[in-house]
Amino acid sequence: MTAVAQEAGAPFGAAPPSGEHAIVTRGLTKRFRGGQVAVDALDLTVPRGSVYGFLGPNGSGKTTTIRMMLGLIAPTEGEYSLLGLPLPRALPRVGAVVEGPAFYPYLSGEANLMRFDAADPTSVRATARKRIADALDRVGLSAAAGKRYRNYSLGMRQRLAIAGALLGPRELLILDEPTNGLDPQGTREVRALVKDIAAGGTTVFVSSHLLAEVEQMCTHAAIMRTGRLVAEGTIASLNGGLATRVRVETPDVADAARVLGTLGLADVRSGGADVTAELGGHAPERINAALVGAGVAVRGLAVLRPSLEDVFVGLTGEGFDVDG
Ligand SMILES: Nc1ncnc2c1ncn2[C@@H]1O[C@H](COP(=O)(O)OP(=O)(O)OP(=O)(O)O)[C@@H](O)[C@H]1O
Repeated sequence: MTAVAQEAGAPFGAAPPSGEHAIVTRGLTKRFRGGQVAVDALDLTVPRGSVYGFLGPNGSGKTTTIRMMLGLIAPTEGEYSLLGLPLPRALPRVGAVVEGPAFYPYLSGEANLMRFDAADPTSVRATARKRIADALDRVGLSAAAGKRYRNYSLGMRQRLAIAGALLGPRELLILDEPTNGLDPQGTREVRALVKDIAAGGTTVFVSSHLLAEVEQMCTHAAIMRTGRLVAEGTIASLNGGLATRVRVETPDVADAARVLGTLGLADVRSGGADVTAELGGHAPERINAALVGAGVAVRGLAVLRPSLEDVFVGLTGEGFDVDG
């Protein structure tokens, strides 16, 4: 875990005017020595109150973006604001977990948070115990507060890291791949915690390379590819750009296609053992009744809702390769 600190000499983001946005970046760019452009003219707009999924395959620039937002590395170009403020003023209201947590295995969760809090020059000593108890409660670790860190499960370790980011009142929480490396149980715990924190009014900006995770957990998403923004919006609007389709599995492909056409479904496509078409406003049960009524042997009928993966493939013409 990296404490949020201003890198010496890093330029503070200018602040594009924004009270209603938790994060705004404009033209944010990072070119590393050697010329590699890790983040390329990124324009993000993160509404307050959202759970905003920052989605992209490995190496697409997510961590670099987050590190710039937190002042851990300096942008090459561009500007940004957090909570409508330039960086140093915003930081006390922002919690973050970037990189793996560095906790002492032989200390309890509570003792680790005491040390962590003591390392923050802005924190108020007199309130430390109460703030730590509150943070442990918020992440569901009150009962395990006195247990040694090395005996924590993976999910508990990540929840402790998040508690470390919640030691003061936060309006924005930034999490870099918080479920990475977790087992299924830990993943469920962290996803539930993110939703819970967001329900309390904190905006959560969370990076992930998992499409399904972002679809389940987030209200909004940005999709990155090789340092560039491919799409941004609410999950519904991103998915809404693509049509929901119906697929009929049948040996009577030609007849099924004819019936779908007669019903007025658009973009009817026949395969070897199925027919698909845009569902439009049609009710699947009526489509089924019409097919059966016309003597088509229906082996299966499915409604195919577009996923973020379909959005990514549609926009880039490539598969979403998490190793890429
Ligand atoms: N300090 C650095 N010097 C040079 N190149 C870097 C540096 N840090 C990152 N990169 C490169 O920038 C690109 C983006 O990396 P970044 O870590 O931001 O991606 P990511 O989307 O967070 O992926 P991952 O989840 O794998 O960390 C990669 O090609 C990476 O190799």
